[in-house]
Amino acid sequence: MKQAPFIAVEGPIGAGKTTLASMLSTELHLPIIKEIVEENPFLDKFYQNIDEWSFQLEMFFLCNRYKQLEDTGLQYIEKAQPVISDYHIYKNLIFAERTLKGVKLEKYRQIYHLLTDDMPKPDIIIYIKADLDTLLGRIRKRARSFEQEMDPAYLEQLIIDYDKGIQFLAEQSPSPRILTVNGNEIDFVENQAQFKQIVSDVKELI
Ligand SMILES: Nc1ncnc2c1ncn2[C@@H]1O[C@H](COP(=O)(O)OP(=O)(O)OP(=O)(O)O)[C@@H](O)[C@H]1O
Ligand SMILES: Nc1nc(=O)c2ncn([C@H]3C[C@H](O)[C@@H](CO)O3)c2[nH]1
Repeated sequence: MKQAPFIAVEGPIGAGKTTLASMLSTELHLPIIKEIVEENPFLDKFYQNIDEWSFQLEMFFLCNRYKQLEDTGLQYIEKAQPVISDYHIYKNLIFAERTLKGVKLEKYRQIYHLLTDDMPKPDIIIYIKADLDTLLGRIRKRARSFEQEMDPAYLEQLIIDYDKGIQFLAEQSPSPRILTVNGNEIDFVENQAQFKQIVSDVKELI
């Protein structure tokens, strides 16, 4: 290893971020940072009425991820120890740009930049791309109750937003190394050879 990597796994809802990050954490003996889902008091309400609950939800995610990133910096990055996370902090902005409008979006942007601009950023991103049918299938299979009524148009838009967001990150300086995984065709859950190929691709980036 040249330098202790900070790896983030990203992709739209249900792409397999937590699954792949957990598998890589075990395989590569990396500590894992996972986003908080079950204790989120706004997700249920948000999916029932996005306009009404988006600001509370986005702020909740931002505050939680800020705290996790702060801890990650202290526990791993500053000690030059490798770590893998099932999200990139930039996902906050990807979602907020879609769910917020007007003054709230403007205020959110300012708070986002204030909190995160000077925080450590992942130097490796594993981007799982998948199309709408694949994601809807996985969301159905996972069966979280609050996600079952999700508007497919919202998810379809997020797929596009994610492509633009990852492209934006790729253009940053210093630019992260990005490994794109085809989540439609690569079944890293059931197919051991396909998972091993991802492991080998990740090792080349480290
Ligand atoms: N490549 C894959 N092949 C088959 N099943 C998969 C694959 N990736 C994920 N799954 C399944 O899809 C479901 C969603 O995966 P997971 O929870 O890891 O997604 P996520 O991207 O972390 O979701 P979220 O955006 O909600 O945090 C799980 O049931 C998982 O087992
Ligand atoms: N609006 C919004 N903003 C976020 O930053 C965000 N991060 C995750 N999610 C949703 C996707 C899954 O349903 C569920 C678990 O990932 O939470 C988000 N929703």
